[in-house]
Amino acid sequence: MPLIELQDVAKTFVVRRKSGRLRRTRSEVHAVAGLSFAVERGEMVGYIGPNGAGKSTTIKMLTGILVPSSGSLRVAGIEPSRDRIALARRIGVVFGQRTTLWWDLPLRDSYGLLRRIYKIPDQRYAENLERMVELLELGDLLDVPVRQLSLGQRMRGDIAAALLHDPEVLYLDEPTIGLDIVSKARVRDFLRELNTTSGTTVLLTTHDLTDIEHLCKRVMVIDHGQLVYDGGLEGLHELGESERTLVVDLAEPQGPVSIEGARVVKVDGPRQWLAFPAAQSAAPLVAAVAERYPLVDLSIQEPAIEAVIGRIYAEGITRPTP
Ligand SMILES: Nc1ncnc2c1ncn2[C@@H]1O[C@H](COP(=O)(O)OP(=O)(O)OP(=O)(O)O)[C@@H](O)[C@H]1O
Repeated sequence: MPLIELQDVAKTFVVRRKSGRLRRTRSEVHAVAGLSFAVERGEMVGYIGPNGAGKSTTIKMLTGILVPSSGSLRVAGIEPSRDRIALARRIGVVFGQRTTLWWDLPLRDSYGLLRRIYKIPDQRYAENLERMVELLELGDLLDVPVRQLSLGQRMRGDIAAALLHDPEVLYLDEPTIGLDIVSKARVRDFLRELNTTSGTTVLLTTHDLTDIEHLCKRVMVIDHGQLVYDGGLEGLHELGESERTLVVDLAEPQGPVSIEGARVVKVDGPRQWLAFPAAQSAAPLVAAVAERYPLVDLSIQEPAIEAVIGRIYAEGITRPTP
């Protein structure tokens, strides 16, 4: 049985706005509209989409904060909105934009409170805390009040807090937002380690696609409340019709070369950039250039995932998901 399962889930908000002195108009926002997917135990899945796509609404339904308007939804066999307390013991949540820790308390005291809230047995608590302190390098920070922590330190503190009770599922909402490169790498390394060694299932929402590239084999893209893609990152390149670039250095500067299956997008002295479909092999192009032109050197640039996703968002490309 999948650990997370949604079937035809919808969430509609009713919005009432003033339109005149006494009149109010009523409109509906279909934040999530017929969403179905399943996540198996141990998977680490990226959940992405443009602003307002319905990501937070999905996560809120998965934690039981919001009740779906229709459809069925189960996490670890529990219907979230019916049994939030039982579910809370099985899931961990990290919101990058706000902390779940007590602002004026040192981390150690916040953890002590969580231990009581979740009724974590002594030995398990001690073991988990030790592991978190080691992996997230929290040793020197345990006695510092949360408000004095840097953003990266606070995020590590929040991640530890979400995991002290050994949840089976971890929802991460923008866990690397605002972090510097080193802190981002630290958080990503930890998540990878957690997923491999503890088998924790992770659903990761982020606008930083590098997070997804580093961590997730599977990515789900949501737009206008519907799933527009569910699969590997490679498939996204196909869907976004992305291009790779063959960069050739010729012996001398010359006008744009003419090669079938590629188009010259830039010329700079003897260097030329040839774009071709990402799914196509570069070998025939290289052979064709070498045969007809004095080729000195070459390299291939992979498409930036940002560009691919940007195109998918902008053009609203939809394809039925398998
Ligand atoms: N409580 C609410 N009342 C009315 N509309 C809402 C409410 N919460 C969300 N919405 C609307 O539902 C849609 C989906 O919002 P949601 O916050 O789920 O998007 P998101 O994908 O998380 O966006 P972002 O990347 O900006 O966080 C938006 O149009 C939003 O304005």
